[in-house]
Amino acid sequence: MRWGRAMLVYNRKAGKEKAGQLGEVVAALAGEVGELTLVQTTEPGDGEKICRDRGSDHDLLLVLGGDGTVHECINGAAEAAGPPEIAILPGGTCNDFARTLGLPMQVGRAAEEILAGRVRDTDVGKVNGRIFTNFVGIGLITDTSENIDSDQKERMGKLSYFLSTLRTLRQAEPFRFRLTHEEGVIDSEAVMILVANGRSLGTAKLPFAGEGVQDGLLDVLIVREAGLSLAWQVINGGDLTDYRESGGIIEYIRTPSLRIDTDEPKGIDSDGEIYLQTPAEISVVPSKLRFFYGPNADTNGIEDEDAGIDAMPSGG
Ligand SMILES: Nc1ncnc2c1ncn2[C@@H]1O[C@H](COP(=O)(O)OP(=O)(O)OP(=O)(O)O)[C@@H](O)[C@H]1O
Repeated sequence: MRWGRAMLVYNRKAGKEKAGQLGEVVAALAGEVGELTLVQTTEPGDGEKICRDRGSDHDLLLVLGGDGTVHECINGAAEAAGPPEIAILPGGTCNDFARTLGLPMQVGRAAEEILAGRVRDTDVGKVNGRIFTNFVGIGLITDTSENIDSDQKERMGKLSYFLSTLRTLRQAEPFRFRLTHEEGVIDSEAVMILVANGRSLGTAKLPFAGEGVQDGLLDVLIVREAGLSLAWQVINGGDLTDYRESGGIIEYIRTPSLRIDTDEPKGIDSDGEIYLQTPAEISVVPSKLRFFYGPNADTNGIEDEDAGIDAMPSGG
C-alpha cells in the first residue's frame, strides 16, 4: 500500500460531466490506497475549506476539477499543517495546470500516471496573500475571463478562450502602471501584464523556456499594444525572439518577485478567477507543494496533441 489515506475532492460542476470518471480513478488507485474518501464540492469556495481543514489528515490529495477548483484546493492545502502530496485530475474545461504538469487530458489516464510516482517539489505563486498555480493577469486577460460566456465555454470548450480574447482585443484600452521588480522599475502603459508560473493558458502553450514550475522564477510579459496577430502570438505561444524584435511592444522579464501599481484599482485575474485588485504584490514560493507529474513533464509540460489550435486564423 503506497498511501494509507487519500482524499478525492470532486467538483462535478466543472467541465462537461463525463460518465465513468470516478470509477476510472478508483480502479487506477485500488491496489495502492488503503482508505479513499470522496468529498464533493457543493458551492464555490468549498474546495478550499475542505482541503484546509482535512488536507493534513491524508497523505494523498486528488483534485478532480478544472483550474478554478485547483485554485481553491491549493489555497486550502497550502495552509494545511503538513500538506499531502497532490494529484490533479483534469476534470475541467481548460485544465491548464494539469497541462503544465504534463498530465494526460483523460481523467483515468491521469490517475494511472500517479502510480508512476513522478512527484516533485513545485513552485506556486503568491498574489496579495493568495496562492496561484498558473498565472496572474491584469488588463486584457481579466476582460477575457469576464467575457467568457459559460454556455459558449460548455459548447466550445477550449476554443472559447480564444474567441473571447479576440473579441476583447478590439476594445483594449491601455492603462498606466509602475512595475517594480528585483532589478529595476518599469513606469509605462500596457494593455496587459501577464505573470506566469505555469506553462499553459487557455489550453495554449506559453512561449517561455526554462523549468516552469520548478525554477524559482516568474515569467512576466508586458504587452503595450493590442493587435490581432500580435496577441495571437502571445496567447498561442511562439518564439520569444519575436517579442524582443517587437519594437518595445512586448517586454519580457523573469523575476522571483514584483509589485504592480496602477493609477486606478484594476481587477487581478488569478488562475482565471477575478476577486483581487491592484496594487499587486506578487512572488514565487519555491518548492511549496509536492505535485504528481505526467510523462510529458519534461517537454515543457505540454502534450503536443493538446497544445494549441491549428485551425485558428493567424490574424493580421
Ligand atoms: N458544487 C458546485 N456548484 C457550483 N459551482 C461549483 C461547485 N463546486 C465548485 N464550484 C465552482 O465551479 C467553478 C468552475 O470550476 P472549474 O474552474 O474547476 O471548472 P471549469 O471552469 O470547467 O474548468 P477550467 O477552469 O479548467 O477551464 C469554480 O470556480 C468553483 O468555485
